[in-house]
Amino acid sequence: MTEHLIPSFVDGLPGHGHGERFTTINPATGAVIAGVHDSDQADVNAAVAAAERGLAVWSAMTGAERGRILHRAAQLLRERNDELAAIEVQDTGKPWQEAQVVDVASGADCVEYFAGAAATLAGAQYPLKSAFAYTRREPLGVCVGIGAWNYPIQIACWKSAPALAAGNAMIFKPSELTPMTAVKLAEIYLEAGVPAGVFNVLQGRGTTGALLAAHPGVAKVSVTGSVPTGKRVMASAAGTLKRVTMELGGKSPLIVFDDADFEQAVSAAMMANFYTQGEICTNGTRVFVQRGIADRFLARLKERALLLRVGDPTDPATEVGALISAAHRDKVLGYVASGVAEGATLVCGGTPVSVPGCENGNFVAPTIFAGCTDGMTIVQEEIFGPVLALLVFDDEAEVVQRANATRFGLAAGVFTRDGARGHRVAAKLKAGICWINNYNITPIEVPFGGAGESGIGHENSMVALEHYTQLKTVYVELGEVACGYR
Ligand SMILES: NC(=O)C1=CN([C@@H]2O[C@H](COP(=O)(O)OP(=O)(O)OC[C@H]3O[C@@H](n4cnc5c(N)ncnc54)[C@H](O)[C@@H]3O)[C@@H](O)[C@H]2O)C=CC1
Ligand SMILES: O=Cc1ccc(S(=O)(=O)O)cc1
Repeated sequence: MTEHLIPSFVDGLPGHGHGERFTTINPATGAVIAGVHDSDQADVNAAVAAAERGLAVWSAMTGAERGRILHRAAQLLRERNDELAAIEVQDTGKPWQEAQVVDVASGADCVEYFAGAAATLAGAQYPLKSAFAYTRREPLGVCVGIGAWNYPIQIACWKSAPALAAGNAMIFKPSELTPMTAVKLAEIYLEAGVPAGVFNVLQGRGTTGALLAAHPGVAKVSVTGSVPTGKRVMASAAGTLKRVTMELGGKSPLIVFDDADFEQAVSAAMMANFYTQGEICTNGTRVFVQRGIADRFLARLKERALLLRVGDPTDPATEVGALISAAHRDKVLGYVASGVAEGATLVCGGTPVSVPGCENGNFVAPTIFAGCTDGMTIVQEEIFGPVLALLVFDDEAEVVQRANATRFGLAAGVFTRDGARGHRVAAKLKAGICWINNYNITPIEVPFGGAGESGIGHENSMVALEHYTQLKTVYVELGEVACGYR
């Protein structure tokens, strides 16, 4: 029997890498989905060469021409929503009820947004004495995108759409744990009219990512991943002074003051910890609740967490799916054990769940810890699973200081009916994005990126488009060269 392989996609054609073979596994069943090959140095060189050829054609088009093609790609993504969402469920273990409405749709929103933005790229003009100057916003060249496994197609779109809109070519390396939908995106771009070589997918593990980040033909690397990976990528990229965008980890605070809309704040804490099994970088995993409402808040949180349906991700009723891998499940359960050992109170969850029909899946019950203190490992480290740590605070100055006591700085949330306090606290929090009276809302129009060790640069919005261009200044003399020499 011919083995099923998830291919790379270079120069408009599928084909597999020449490095080691590994497998991709369905997190909900433990079944092998397909084989995948690492891409080696020769594969990386070939992809860079293809991207350079694609770049020559693509960057010569006007923004409006590129935008028209990208609009078609967004439309194709929407038409294929359910097919792509089903692949994403199989690859990530996330619930169908999420994938069907978020993953592909948010990717399409992004492609559509940058399709519209492509024609708006422009420089500025500077009148001078007997001269003028103008700037051109030019593409960077061949850009590399490296993805994480939690939102595979969304991440591929968040990186490729602004890159392509600005006239760059891209080589995208999806996470080795979720290799499937990036190839579908490559097919869609091609079908929409993006020339061969402009968007390429190279499969592989971290070694392939490292080869891409170090390649001298690459102008920029944008990575979504953990902080240690981000640091390694920056070190590789420094060799040829590549631009970098880093979307990294977090341990974000969600602060609930006693005047907040109580039920809304509980809903936000649920969404900020249990959506996508807790595998979201911006999650508000440190839930600070003001003392006066803390007991009631915890009771309601527990009541609602116990109602969550953990189950087969393909079942439309399932609200909490499987963690990405057995190793990750064990890591999450290890954090639960450390929380207990360090004296936190396990309020609910914290155990593996056996799901009928998915007995080999990596399910963990939604977990709430109370009685947490700031120094505990579960309060300091990113767990990336369904584990909420509840912390009690007394006043505003104290909670701001405690919320900021982390080397991360990705996101934060504030719940209060006092508008002035909401803005005051948001201004003081170390975070790239801060939500007042909501959480984890990421419209394509607004910049998304982290502070501190959570990242460098931004995705989404017009800011991302600028990150994929470089300014060239052109000075135009209208008079004579002032030359005092004989
Ligand atoms: N800020 C953001 O937007 C997001 C951040 N994340 C973060 O990602 C992490 C979870 O995702 P993972 O895939 O486990 O992260 P990871 O850091 O293990 O891997 C991310 C990607 O980097 C690649 N990679 C690994 N080593 C590399 C190297 N030396 N050079 C180049 N590429 C390399 C991997 O193959 C993968 O494609 C969490 O820390 C999470 O917070 C996840 C989603 C969004
Ligand atoms: O991991 C980062 C991340 C993932 C998803 C979303 S959203 O659900 O599309 O808003 C935001 C950030």
